[in-house]
Amino acid sequence: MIELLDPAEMAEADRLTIAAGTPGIVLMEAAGRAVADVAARSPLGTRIAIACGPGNNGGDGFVAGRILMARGYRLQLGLLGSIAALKGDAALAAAEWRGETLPLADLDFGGADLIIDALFGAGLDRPIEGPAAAAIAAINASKARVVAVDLPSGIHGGTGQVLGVAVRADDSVTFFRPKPGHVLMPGRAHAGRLTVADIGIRPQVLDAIQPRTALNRPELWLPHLPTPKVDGHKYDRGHALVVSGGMTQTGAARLVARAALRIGAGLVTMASPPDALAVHAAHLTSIMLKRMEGAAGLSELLADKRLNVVAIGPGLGPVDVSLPLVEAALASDASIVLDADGISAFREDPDRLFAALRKRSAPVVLTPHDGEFARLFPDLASLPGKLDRARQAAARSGAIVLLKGADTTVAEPAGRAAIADNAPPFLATAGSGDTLAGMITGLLAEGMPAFEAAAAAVWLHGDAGVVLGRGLIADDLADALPRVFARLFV
Ligand SMILES: NC(=O)C1=CN([C@@H]2O[C@H](COP(=O)(O)OP(=O)(O)OC[C@H]3O[C@@H](n4cnc5c(N)ncnc54)[C@H](OP(=O)(O)O)[C@@H]3O)[C@@H](O)[C@H]2O)[C@@H](O)CC1
Ligand SMILES: [K+]
Repeated sequence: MIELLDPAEMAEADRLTIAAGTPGIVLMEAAGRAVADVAARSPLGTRIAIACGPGNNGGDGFVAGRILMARGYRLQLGLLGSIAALKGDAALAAAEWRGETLPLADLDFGGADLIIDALFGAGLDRPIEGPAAAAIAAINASKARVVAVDLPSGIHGGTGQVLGVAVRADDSVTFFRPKPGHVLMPGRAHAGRLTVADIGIRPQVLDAIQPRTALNRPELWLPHLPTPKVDGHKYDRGHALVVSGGMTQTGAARLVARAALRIGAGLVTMASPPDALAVHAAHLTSIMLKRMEGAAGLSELLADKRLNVVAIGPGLGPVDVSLPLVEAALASDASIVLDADGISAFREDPDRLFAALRKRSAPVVLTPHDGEFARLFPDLASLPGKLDRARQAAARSGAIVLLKGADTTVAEPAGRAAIADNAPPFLATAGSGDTLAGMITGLLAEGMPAFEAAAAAVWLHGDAGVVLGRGLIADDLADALPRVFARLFV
């Protein structure tokens, strides 16, 4: 598992390492050397400019400068503030620097081939203004390759948000573990290629820190991915019910159903309003079809306890139709994936949803995009950073919250969260979300724990996008799953 450490957790990792006997300057030396190694992928003769800030991020810059100078690079180093004002390890690192220290404003960014951005890292705590902002504008205007130390300056390590202005880097070199700010947008776009360097912090410090955020990679959920037994039966792999909207909007529910079946549900049944039965009948093959007369009809279907998960929301229709149906689903014992119109149904009264969620024991996964999220959690929508938004929404609602985007974040009420970085831009296409809802549904049907099921579905959905690439449409995504699984289990 790849943990993501926010600035406070990373500071704790440093503190524990130093308390266990490794001096801070030793960590800083290793950090600066790692930066120098990435910079040195550019050949000798490269003109380097190093922009150092007033804290330890700047200290890493001084170390990198010393090492690169010793290797024969031509370089200039500029400092925001004065050497005399540096403290602690940064002061020690600056004392070893034998070159000239220019005022930051005197650095010739335009004449550099490579810029090392060591202005601010984990300690950035307010918007950047003044001379530092001017330096960042000059860095971004230059044609030089940019290597950021720890984080591109201006990106908040915990949220990925830009504080004022931010460096656009080609490479970022971070230490010990990636940070949420490297994965969350727009931080990921600013970070460029990420190198995670070992600077001598032992992974055992994580036992004390207990990080709650991870990169969404298979290691996170693969141990929970159900594997059909040789002597198993389709009834062992769950039975999902997908609730369809009316005659003119049945496609979304079919995308959900097909994805649920493809990913592994034993059986999938489409619950269809009477007027849509003929449309579904003309399309469905391996998916079963049942007639559903309104909310009462849905309750009747769900009296069959073998139906262990309900997917409801995609193409469900306006609130007068959708709200009673969702309430009928919430009153059942089945796990629920609540998406799209099913979420928007509660826009006038989100507390009504939260009250219903509190009464349930089976899990609910909410899968909003930003607009739907703002309908349920208007006060959380403006929080900086998707991670906090998803986490607080999960805590408030008691549901697993999957907040969609290029950096889809899944959070559970107890605080665990996973951020994905594998979705290609082609995945933002009509019906893509319906397929994702179906993938979660299928994994829940198979009995996968809800947080892991949501995280796995996000990754598999993203990888289906990678496999298909440009030209994909949502109809293809579920059918790409066999190839996705083949790649996963090579
Ligand atoms: N700890 C360790 O052992 C190791 C840490 N390492 C490195 O240390 C980095 C963290 O160092 P850090 O904590 O000193 O913070 P850093 O990012 O340099 O910035 C703080 C300085 O900036 C200032 N400042 C903040 N915002 C500002 C703004 N908007 N505009 C202007 N000023 C602003 C703030 O000033 P103040 O708030 O006091 O005015 C303070 O002086 C980390 O990213 C990694 O690179 C590695 O060497 C490995 C070992
Ligand atoms: K930086």
